[in-house]
Amino acid sequence: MKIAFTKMHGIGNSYIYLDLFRYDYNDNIFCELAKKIANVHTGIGSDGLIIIQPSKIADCGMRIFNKDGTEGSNCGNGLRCVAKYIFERQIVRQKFFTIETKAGIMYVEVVVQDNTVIDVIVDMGKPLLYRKDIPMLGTPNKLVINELFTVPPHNLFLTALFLGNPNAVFFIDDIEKAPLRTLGGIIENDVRFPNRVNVEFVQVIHSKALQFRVWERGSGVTEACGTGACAAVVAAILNGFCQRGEEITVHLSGGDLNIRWADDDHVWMRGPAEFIAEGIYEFL
Ligand SMILES: N[C@H](CCC[C@H](N)C(=O)O)C(=O)O
Repeated sequence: MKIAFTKMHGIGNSYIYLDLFRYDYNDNIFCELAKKIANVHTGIGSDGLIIIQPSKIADCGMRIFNKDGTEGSNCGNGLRCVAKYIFERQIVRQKFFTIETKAGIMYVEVVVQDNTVIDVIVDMGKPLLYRKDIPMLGTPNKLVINELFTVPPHNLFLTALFLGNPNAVFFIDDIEKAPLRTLGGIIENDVRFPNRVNVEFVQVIHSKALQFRVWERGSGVTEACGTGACAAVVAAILNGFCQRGEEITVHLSGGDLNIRWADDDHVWMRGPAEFIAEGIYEFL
């Protein structure tokens, strides 16, 4: 079967995008397709698959599938790419619009220069801080801030929250020593997280700058994670490292995002999105 695709990235977090405004593909292929297309040796190579589709309640809908075929509920870098795609392809004509995700409706603004989207600003919604909402085992209505989290023989300190997806944030002194590949998969699949978790290691540079590395649920190490970077900013504020209402720059492996947790509880993210390639994939 031939699949028309577009590959895009947001600061190095790359996905294969399918445009369901133009083409009709059956829902039941997405999981298998994500696994195959994301493989760098036998597919195209990406962190997963994103579906751009019509929505009944928003200007557009988005679904995200990780490299292992599991579905996430939101994708920060994906939202910026979808916004660029639908604006530049004239699926929407206005600069403010909405995108439906499994985590709710996101409000988006595109920053345009010479008909090109150079940046996208997204209202990522409100973080959910209770254990039951992350979800994480333990007392349902308690927060998880700087809590001892043992992964033998390591004693780590965890701040966890849901922001579009479940996130586990660990502050460390030296980002170069982040135990991403050694502990990422172990923490992702830890029984304390019934829906698994995205794992973020964060070094505080100063009150307005963070260094960030991620192990994504379902995809492993990636260059960037938008929802994870937003979660890192919320976690940094909950721990007193940064301030609510301030714009904080998060340095990810693939580039920077500017993020602000506003007084009305909404988290705002600003960053770029890029086209890489378009073509036909042979799905066997
Ligand atoms: N890369 C994404 C998140 C993908 C979601 C996924 N890893 C999950 O939680 O299932 C981002 O930019 O927000």
